Formats: sequence, C-alpha cells, structure tokens
Amino acid sequence: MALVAGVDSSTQSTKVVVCDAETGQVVRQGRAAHPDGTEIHPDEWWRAFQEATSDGLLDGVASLGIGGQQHGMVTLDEHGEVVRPALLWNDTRSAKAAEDLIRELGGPAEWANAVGLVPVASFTVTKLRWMAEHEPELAARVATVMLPHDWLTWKLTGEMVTDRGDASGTAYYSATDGVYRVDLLEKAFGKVPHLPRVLGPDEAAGRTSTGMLVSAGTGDNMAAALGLGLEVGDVVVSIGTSGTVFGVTDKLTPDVSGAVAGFADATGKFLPLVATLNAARVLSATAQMLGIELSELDELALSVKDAGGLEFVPYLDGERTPNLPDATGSLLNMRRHNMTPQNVARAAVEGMLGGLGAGLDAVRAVGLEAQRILLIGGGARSAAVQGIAPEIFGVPVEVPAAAEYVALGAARQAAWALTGQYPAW
Ligand SMILES: Nc1ncnc2c1ncn2[C@@H]1O[C@H](COP(=O)(O)OP(=O)(O)O)[C@@H](O)[C@H]1O
Ligand SMILES: O=C(CO)[C@@H](O)[C@H](O)COP(=O)(O)O
Repeated sequence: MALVAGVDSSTQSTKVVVCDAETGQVVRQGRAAHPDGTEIHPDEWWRAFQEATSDGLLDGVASLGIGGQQHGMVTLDEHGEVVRPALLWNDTRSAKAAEDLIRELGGPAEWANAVGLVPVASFTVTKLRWMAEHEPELAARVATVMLPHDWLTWKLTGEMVTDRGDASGTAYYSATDGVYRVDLLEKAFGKVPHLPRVLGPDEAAGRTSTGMLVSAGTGDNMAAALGLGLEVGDVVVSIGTSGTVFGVTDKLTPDVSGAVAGFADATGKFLPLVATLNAARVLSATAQMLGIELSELDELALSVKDAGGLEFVPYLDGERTPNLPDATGSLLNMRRHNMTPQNVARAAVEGMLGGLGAGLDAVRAVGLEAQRILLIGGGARSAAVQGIAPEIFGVPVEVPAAAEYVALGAARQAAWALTGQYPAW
C-alpha cells in the first residue's frame, strides 16, 4: 500500500495525517502545538513538524504535501537566514500600511481589479510595507519573501516554490492572470525580492533528502477545500483560530467592498473567501472567563433558547471583516435579570456565528450559491455551535465527520503529485 502524508501547519498547531494513497483512509496521525502570538520564528513550525512526525510517523511515506496558514510574511536574507520572526495573518500592526497602499493606487477598486482583493492588515503586501517603514535596516537585508507553507516546502526540498492558491493571498499575485504583480510589490516594499516559483496543482516541488516526493502545497483554506472535495453549491464555514466562509467557483467577481478576498484554489479554480479574526477563541476565552470547560459552555449555551437580550460583539482580537483592526469586544444590553452564565455563553456563540453569517451574505453577494453549509475546524466540534448555526445561517448545516480536512487536502495533493491522477477518495 503506497502511503501519502498531509500537513496542516496552521496558527495554533501542526497536524499530520498519513493516508492510503488509493483510498485516502487515514492510517496514522500526529500533532504538535505552536506558541501563541501574532509573530513567530519559522523555526517553531519546523520544530512542531518534527515533533508531530517523530516516532517514525512518516516511515514508508512516498509523497507529502504542506497546507499552511495563509499570508504570513517570511523574510530571508541572501544566505537563506530568517531576517525577522514571521508576521502572521492575524497581526494587525500593518492596518495603516493597508490604508496607505489603497490610497496610493487610487482606491479599493484598483486593487480588487488588479489582484482580486482589497488590502487589509492580514495580507502579506501590507506587512512588507510596514517593515519597509518601521524596520528599514532589516528590510534592506531581505533577499526573498515567502509564505509559511513555502518555507516548510523549502526546508524539506531546498526548492523555493509555491502554488497559486497561497500566492493569491499575498496581494501581489493576480489569481485571474496567474502572474506576480511585481509592480505592486515594488510600490509597497521599494524593491522586488526573490519570490517562489508558482507550481501547477499536480506539480511536485522536489524531494526530501530521503527521497520522499513533496507536492506544491497550498494555503490552509485551499487545502481544506481539497480535503472536502468541494462542489459548486457547497459553502464551507471553518471555525479555527480564524473564522472563514468560502466556496469554489469557476470565475472570480472582484469585491470592491473588500469583504470577500478573491483567492485561487488548489485545483485551477477560485476560492472567494471571507475571514474573521475571532472564531474558536471567542468560545475558549468565554469559557475561561466563566471558569468552565468548553463542554460546559456548550451545555450552558444550549440550556436557554436565546441570550435573554445580551449581545456579544466578538472583536476580542480586533477584526478583519468588517475591517476594524483596533476594535474591542463588548457585551451589550446587560440588565440585572439577564446577566447569567447561560445567557453569556449563548451570546458568545451567537456573536461569533453572527460574524460568519455576515460573511455568508458577503460571499452570496459575489455570486456563491449556498445550498448547504459544511461546518469544519476545531470550533465545529462544539455542540452549541452545531445546534445554533442553522438558526444563524438560515440554510441546512452539515457537520462532516470530525477530521483534519486541511491535512487531508494536503495529503490528497501529495497523492495527485505522486500518481498524476486526481485521487477519487
Ligand atoms: N469542542 C470544542 N468546542 C469549542 N472549541 C473547540 C472544541 N475543540 C477544539 N476547539 C477549538 O478549536 C481551535 C483549534 O481549531 P483548529 O481548526 O485546529 O485551529 P487552527 O487551524 O487555526 O490552528 C482551538 O481554539 C480550540 O479551542
Ligand atoms: O487569513 C486567513 C485566511 O485568509 C486564515 O484563515 C489563515 O489562513 C489562518 O487559518 P487558521 O489557522 O485559522 O486555520
């Protein structure tokens, strides 16, 4: 039996699945945590990858693919050394840089038409502008810019490559034209560092020192779409560190409002996506505040039929959609009679899902059909989320069997690169 492996190097952890290349059945799994924070040295991802794959997890694996958190700015000097810790997708320090870049190009529509999205602090191009302005000595040393999954692929193979899915989250790659917009990168950063070569969906990046094939890899949301085998009419809501709402389309409608990012997917199509900064951790922060476990939060939230008038504005980490990087969370409409743990728990779940409900409206506005929602990510394991989501979204919600869909998608890509056939798992 040929084995393939998929890696999900996401915000909070690295997860690895080893699958039968023919059926996709998972035969082994590993995981390791990442440190908290919105900037992180890439060595931490390498350490987590090694920890997650220790004890021979990859023994006998013929091909491996990496799915990684999107947008993180990894900068290398001319010797391949990391110049500064990577600024992650949820780091909001480049919010002003985003505003400046929009103004300099002539407005949001110019960006939406050029690269399918309007800059916000999450996108790599704004982080590069921030670095050029605030850390000019470090910026001067930057010879190469890449994304988290690219860096891991490079560590494994020595090849500086990426795929169009992850490249489309930089804001200096046009998903529709399939080219880097080095002119935009130069305007933002003042120079054009070396960029990873963009591979096709089934192309291999190279081989590890032990001979294992490594596929192109992709961003974690693109990998999740691959893992689910998404079809037109399906919309995914993923509740991880980020909340994301996305679907696969044949063509892209740029969203000038900036709510929907026009990403590429990992198969040659597109992946319009809305992302929020506040998802599963709204639930864990609320449980922590109440001094209870997540399972108890579920019980409390489901023990009442509404939040008794409480409204939880969930912007605990600022927010990206809507673009309010400095926003804070609030608990509104408190009265003596409604300040119960049950109501607070319910309001937290409703508030977090409400942000994703607005995301659903936004992807519909650019033409995504939503006949059903597929709910995935760590937060989808919550009974309260599963119970309350249909009310908030107003369409049937299905919860696929709990699985690591990002890692599974990366494994599917690894099998595709190995055999040359899209695996019909
Ligand atoms: N049963 C649960 N109820 C609520 N949240 C959960 C549950 N299980 C896991 N989570 C949350 O899911 C998050 C991790 O989800 P995951 O999709 O792996 O995130 P990421 O890919 O961003 O690292 C954590 O914040 C964790 O607290
Ligand atoms: O910024 C985005 C999507 O645009 C995030 O979805 C990141 O890709 C991180 O994902 P998770 O770690 O939350 O899965």
